[in-house]
Amino acid sequence: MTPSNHLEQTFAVVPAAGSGVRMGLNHPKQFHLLHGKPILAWTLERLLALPFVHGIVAVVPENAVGFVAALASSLGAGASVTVVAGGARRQDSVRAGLRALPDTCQWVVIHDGVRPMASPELFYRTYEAARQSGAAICACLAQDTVKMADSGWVQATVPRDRVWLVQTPQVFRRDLLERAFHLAQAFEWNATDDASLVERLGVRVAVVEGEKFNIKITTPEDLLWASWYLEHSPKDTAPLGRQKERP
Ligand SMILES: Nc1ccn([C@@H]2O[C@H](COP(=O)(O)OP(=O)(O)OP(=O)(O)O)[C@@H](O)[C@H]2O)c(=O)n1
Ligand SMILES: C[C@](O)(CO)[C@H](O)COP(=O)(O)O
Repeated sequence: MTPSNHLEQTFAVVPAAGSGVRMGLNHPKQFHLLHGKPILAWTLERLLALPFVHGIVAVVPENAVGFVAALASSLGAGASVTVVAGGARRQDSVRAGLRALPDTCQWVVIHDGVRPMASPELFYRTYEAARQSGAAICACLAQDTVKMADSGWVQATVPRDRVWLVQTPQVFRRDLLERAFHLAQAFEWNATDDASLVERLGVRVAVVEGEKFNIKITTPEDLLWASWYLEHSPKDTAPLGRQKERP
């Protein structure tokens, strides 16, 4: 690690403390095995291979902290991954992750623990956009016709050329993110993603192109896609990739 990296360190916060109700398994979906490896391990490997990420805070259910610490060690990343307990909402878990960041961290990559298929290019693209503007997300433009409906009846057709389906990674300057989460706590803002809170500060959030395969594994059908993709996608995420030279 070079001295300049000490000045501009980037950490990833990985919310993985959900219970996976929509998946309907008897264990949290982030620990479900795909090709013999927990989904969360696939995701951590992607992040560990990014040269610009200096460390990871994994936020997990309280009773899984020890298990995930051991999992990180088994990936050869025990020293790079800090494991903390999450909260009731995703937002609470991210907040717990932010509290565990070291003082040296200035940029934060937030990535769902159950999005194991994000490519390195997607992380770079989102990170680069954030470094320009302070905040960036990735998203896919809606391809189907978009309608609003209520009680089984169409209410309106929404012009889809401005409808973006948002994913993670989402990348932020740490101070912006902390201010957003501080105000969210003070004013009881609820949000399904992190950028929504930063937007409420009046900060402009850049959008870069997401990836169709970067799904959030949510329901049992998603496991089929993920299983196929993880078997067939390029093996470019060596767990010890962190040892590569950083930019
Ligand atoms: N209290 C929570 C809820 C969610 N998450 C994490 O946020 C990501 C996206 O959430 P989601 O897919 O909704 O996961 P779950 O909350 O587990 O799913 P469900 O809503 O079906 O229970 C997941 O990695 C999940 O573990 C979290 O860290 N803490
Ligand atoms: C952050 C997110 O993955 C962006 O699409 C999504 O909003 C998480 O939502 P969930 O309700 O926690 O699944």
